[in-house]
Amino acid sequence: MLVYINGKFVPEDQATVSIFDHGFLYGDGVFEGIRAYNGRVFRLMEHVDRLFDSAKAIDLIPPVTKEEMAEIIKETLRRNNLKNAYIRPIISRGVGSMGLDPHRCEKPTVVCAASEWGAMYGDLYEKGLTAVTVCVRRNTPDSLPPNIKSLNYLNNILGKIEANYKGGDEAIFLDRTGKLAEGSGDNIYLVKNGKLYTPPTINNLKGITRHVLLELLDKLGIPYEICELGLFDLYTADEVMVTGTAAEVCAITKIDGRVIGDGKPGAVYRKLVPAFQEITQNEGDAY
Ligand SMILES: Cc1ncc(COP(=O)(O)O)c(CNc2cccc(C(=O)O)c2)c1O
Repeated sequence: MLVYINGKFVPEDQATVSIFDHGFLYGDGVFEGIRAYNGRVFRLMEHVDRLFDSAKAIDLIPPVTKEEMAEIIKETLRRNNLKNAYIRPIISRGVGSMGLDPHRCEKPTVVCAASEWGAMYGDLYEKGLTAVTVCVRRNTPDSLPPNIKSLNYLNNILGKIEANYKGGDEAIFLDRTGKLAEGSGDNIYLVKNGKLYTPPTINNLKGITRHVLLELLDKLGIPYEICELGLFDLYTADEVMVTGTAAEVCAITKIDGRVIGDGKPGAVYRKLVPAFQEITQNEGDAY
């Protein structure tokens, strides 16, 4: 695989960054997770916009324009002859002497890697995921805003570790006030009496797949509401599902031992999945 690093494409076994890169030393940087389907990058500019918003939020000025970043992503796919792929663009603070101050770094590092990626949860799309709520709380908006897709994913990973030990396929985060936030790497939704509910994005990532799902709900005439939700809403839901670029759209059929609805992926989910597949298979920037 060829990897883009600071203006050059190098073979993956030579794809290295300095240990003095503050992305490595302190997690000081931002990234995106993007998919290409059938030779088209899905919602490319939405992802690039969010990458640059994340950079802005940490006062990091990317050394490339948005258009240049989009072209790097497409060129990475072309060089690796990938038609269906997961793409990982990263912009870190760059190399600098040890010490937190970003002023120590002269120039941000830009990386882009891509690889074949199929269905993240395999046959669980049919059966539904088993999820557990975790004690780890999602980052608060006044500490490390969950809207920043930063290289600081330890909050998410701690949740994942807890879910692994508890036997969950996915972790469900609450925030500091006990309100529903999201999964470890995906946004979360519940359905009750034919209406879908999802939390506002103050305590979760502004998911691009979430945005696509809300568009599809409008198109399919399925009512939805963005509102604060809690454990009770989760446990008593008729359906629960998660979305993400990696996860796509996946039902959750058991949470903390409670069977959700009848224990099978529900009617709203079964309407959304084909609609999501249709849009991902036919929309996007060709490269
Ligand atoms: C915390 C979080 N919340 C929601 C999403 C979904 O956002 P999008 O619909 O824009 O993709 C994400 C993104 N999902 C994500 C990011 C990085 C890695 C992995 C992984 O599972 O390996 C998953 C995420 O990391």
